[in-house]
Amino acid sequence: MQILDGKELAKEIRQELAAEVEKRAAMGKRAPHLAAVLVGDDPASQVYVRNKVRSCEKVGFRSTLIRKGADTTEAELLGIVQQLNADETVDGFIVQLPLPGHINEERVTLAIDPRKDVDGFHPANFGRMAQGLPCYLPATPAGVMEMLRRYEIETSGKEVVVLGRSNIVGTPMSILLSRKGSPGNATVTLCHSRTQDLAAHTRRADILVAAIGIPEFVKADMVKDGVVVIDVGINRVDAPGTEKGYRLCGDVDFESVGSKASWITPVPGGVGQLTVVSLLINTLKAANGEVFA
Ligand SMILES: NC(=O)C1=CN([C@@H]2O[C@H](COP(=O)(O)OP(=O)(O)OC[C@H]3O[C@@H](n4cnc5c(N)ncnc54)[C@H](OP(=O)(O)O)[C@@H]3O)[C@@H](O)[C@H]2O)C=CC1
Ligand SMILES: Nc1nc(=O)c2c([nH]1)NC[C@@H]1CN(c3ccc(C(=O)N[C@@H](CCC(=O)O)C(=O)O)cc3)C=[N+]21
Repeated sequence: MQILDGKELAKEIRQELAAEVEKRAAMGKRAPHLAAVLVGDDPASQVYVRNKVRSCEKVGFRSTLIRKGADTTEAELLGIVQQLNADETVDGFIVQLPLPGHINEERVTLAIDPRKDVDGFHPANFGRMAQGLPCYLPATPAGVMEMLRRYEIETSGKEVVVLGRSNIVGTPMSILLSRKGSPGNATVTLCHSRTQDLAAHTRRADILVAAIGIPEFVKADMVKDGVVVIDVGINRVDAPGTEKGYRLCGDVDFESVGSKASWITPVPGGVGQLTVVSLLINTLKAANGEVFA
């Protein structure tokens, strides 16, 4: 079993991004600027947003964090989105999900100017992705594609099974891997909670992508020998006696599945690391005006 090391790869990509920032500076261009809006006090979201801000610092990007209380109204949030849309010093921004229950996530996503939608969640970007046009790719699937590319994992003609069909992970993942290109050209099966005999599908997978949000759901008897495992899940499970009181685990039982796998991503230190750098890659593209000319 070999590890797909997200942490190491993220470091490598950050160095490349830092070099791009230098290049821009030499041409008299300012640092790329990412803004993030965090509403409420979801503990996991706080960690993710902090990681994004920290990553910006590491590569020399400018970042702005806008924190709002859980009682923020939808109208207020839409006002912030409009301000960020209009702010020429901001190249791209994200509104961290999930939002508090009284705010309609769809309405907020639709309000973001697609040219600044570095999450790639706006239907304009999603549609362009599906058609293979220039777009901001959603960060997590983009990170997985980058990982497959850099580790030279062959996907062409392979059986890929994706678990989970969310708009931000499973569905775009299935589209990107089935599209023409490298990585790509795979034969993709998309499974979800209504799938019958899930294990019959997963056992056929050459590459298994798990994004369902159930701790250690995928067990050794559900995969074949030599499978490549991309574990997108990030789950907090109670761990009494530890400093934090919880530990992180993926949607895959790392120990048992790892012993059958050829390659596997750890959690943490896997896909999550690349999600953050993919957001930076999109922000650089936004600053360079590469996507929407
Ligand atoms: N590493 C990273 O950067 C990121 C990690 N994540 C993590 O990935 C996981 C998935 O998140 P997200 O994509 O938002 O997913 P959602 O929570 O939005 O959706 C879960 C998906 O899994 C499916 N599902 C649920 N139970 C089962 C089951 N028993 N068998 C088969 N399919 C099932 C659901 O099916 P149905 O549609 O039928 O309900 C749904 O499509 C979470 O752990 C999340 O924390 C998320 C984003 C980024
Ligand atoms: N608008 C929006 N955009 C997102 O991109 C978005 C979102 N909302 N909501 C939630 C998911 C999840 N997500 C992660 C970000 C960082 C890590 C990350 O840094 N993970 C580290 C450590 C995590 C930890 O220590 O808790 C790792 O896996 O090694 C993971 C997951 C972005 N998401």
